[in-house]
Amino acid sequence: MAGTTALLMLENFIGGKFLPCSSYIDSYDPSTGEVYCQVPNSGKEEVEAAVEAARAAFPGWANRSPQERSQVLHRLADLLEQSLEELAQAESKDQGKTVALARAMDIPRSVQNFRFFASSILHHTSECTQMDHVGCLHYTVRTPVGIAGLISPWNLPLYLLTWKIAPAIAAGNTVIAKPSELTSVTAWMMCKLLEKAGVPPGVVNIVFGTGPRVGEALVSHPEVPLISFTGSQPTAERITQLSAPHFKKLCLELGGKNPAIIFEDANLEECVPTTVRSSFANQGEICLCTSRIFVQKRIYSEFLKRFVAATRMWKVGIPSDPSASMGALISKTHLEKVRSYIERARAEGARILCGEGVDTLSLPPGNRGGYFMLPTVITDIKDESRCMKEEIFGPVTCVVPFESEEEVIERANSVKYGLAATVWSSNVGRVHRVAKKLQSGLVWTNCWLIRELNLPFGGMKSSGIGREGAKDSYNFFTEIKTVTVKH
Ligand SMILES: NC(=O)C1=CN([C@@H]2O[C@H](COP(=O)(O)OP(=O)(O)OC[C@H]3O[C@@H](n4cnc5c(N)ncnc54)[C@H](O)[C@@H]3O)[C@@H](O)[C@H]2O)C=CC1
Ligand SMILES: N/C(=C\C=C\C(=O)O)C(=O)O
Repeated sequence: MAGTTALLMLENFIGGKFLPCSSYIDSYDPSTGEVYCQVPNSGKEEVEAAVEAARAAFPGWANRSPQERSQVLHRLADLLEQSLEELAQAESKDQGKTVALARAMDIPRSVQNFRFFASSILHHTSECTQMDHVGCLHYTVRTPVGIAGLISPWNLPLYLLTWKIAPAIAAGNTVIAKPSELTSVTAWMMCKLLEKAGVPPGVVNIVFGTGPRVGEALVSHPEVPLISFTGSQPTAERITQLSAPHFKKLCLELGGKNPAIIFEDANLEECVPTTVRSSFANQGEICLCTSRIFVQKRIYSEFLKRFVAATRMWKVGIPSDPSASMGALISKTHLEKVRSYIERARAEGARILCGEGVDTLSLPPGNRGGYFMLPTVITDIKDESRCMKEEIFGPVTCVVPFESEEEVIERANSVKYGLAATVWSSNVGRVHRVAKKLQSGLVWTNCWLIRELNLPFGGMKSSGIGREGAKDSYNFFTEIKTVTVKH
């Protein structure tokens, strides 16, 4: 329990005002396992109030010029940047990640999301075609859709929430956002900056609470015509079912079972540290993290030796430790789920080379109730194992050998997901050939997580539908109309 320290109490943000809720949910500090915050347990009533506020604000906001909206987004980015340290500390406490990662990645990227869409909204053009033989000119116009429902997960809380809010409001929509009930604090902190940034009341509304209660109320609301969701596949299925009767526009960014393919001509000096990072960054809790590593036979033993040694250097520590590469996992339930995959692999006869059950994790006494585990490398595992098929979403990765290019492409593609792959080779022709054949919305070659926000982001197969990015988010958050003028 939190002892005598007062709990942080969050409130919903609706129509420009912070409003209390009639009930609250406990929120835990993953690094101690103690309750430190109370999150509103919102439901239909709060969604109804948010819809009213968003509806009232829509005409005024939609009628502003892109330049005016852009200025507001820039001001919000500046204010977030001025609060960077405070936000990074809060994100780390709420999510379990290291402060260093929140400071270097989560909060700067949240700032960048607003700056990026503040700029990109100024540069869209529409199509026009002539039909001189019938005296007609055709062109397209785009208009904001209305009230956007935005649902985000717990792994990159402010980063992924702002990746949705920024393009939605830049395009002239008003929004109702629902962050994960596990990580609501930085969204609430951002609400405190909205008025100063010049965001009119009702343009951004945030309702906190659980998926089944407030999430479903939002998804089912007839006046919310589009839903942008990042999270798990089962939740995406539920959202699809609930929104089907209303024919809502959906953008679903889901999980992955991402392969790294390492050919014998890969530069291991770069490949090994990057693959450690791609497997274990943010405790492996990024949908883009590598969880199946295929290594060409000739370099398999060498790679494995170097990879395990580098993984052992990936320090797990309390989130404030500047030398730690990894903090705590999000929750006790999640930690148990991740561990259960390792147990299953062991029972199937796989070998655990380092990490859970092999090495010892030492933590300060105050953090022994936290949700920590060591990064774990598994080998001698079959492609059919659940560890090689299902998204674990934790610091666990499997390493297996392969012989040929054709074989590895088939094996990499043999899962239901298709989000992000990495390919390591110094043969340019092979890199292009393999990238083209992989069933994956994103392919990084000889690198990982270098993001170009202009280009489409999203997955194939069960990794989702739709794409996010400059043009893709603009298209999603607007309706298109074709106008024909007879002259
Ligand atoms: N970006 C990704 O790919 C993510 C994948 N996951 C995967 O999902 C697993 C479970 O994590 P969860 O937190 O349970 O993910 P989740 O998909 O349940 O949660 C994501 C968001 O959806 C909301 N939500 C949940 N049920 C809902 C419903 N019925 N209607 C509307 N909104 C709903 C949650 O409150 C949260 O804001 C993880 O272990 C991981 O494998 C989780 C988070 C992010
Ligand atoms: N969507 C996720 C990560 C996105 C990263 C990016 O846009 O750079 C996720 O982990 O769910």
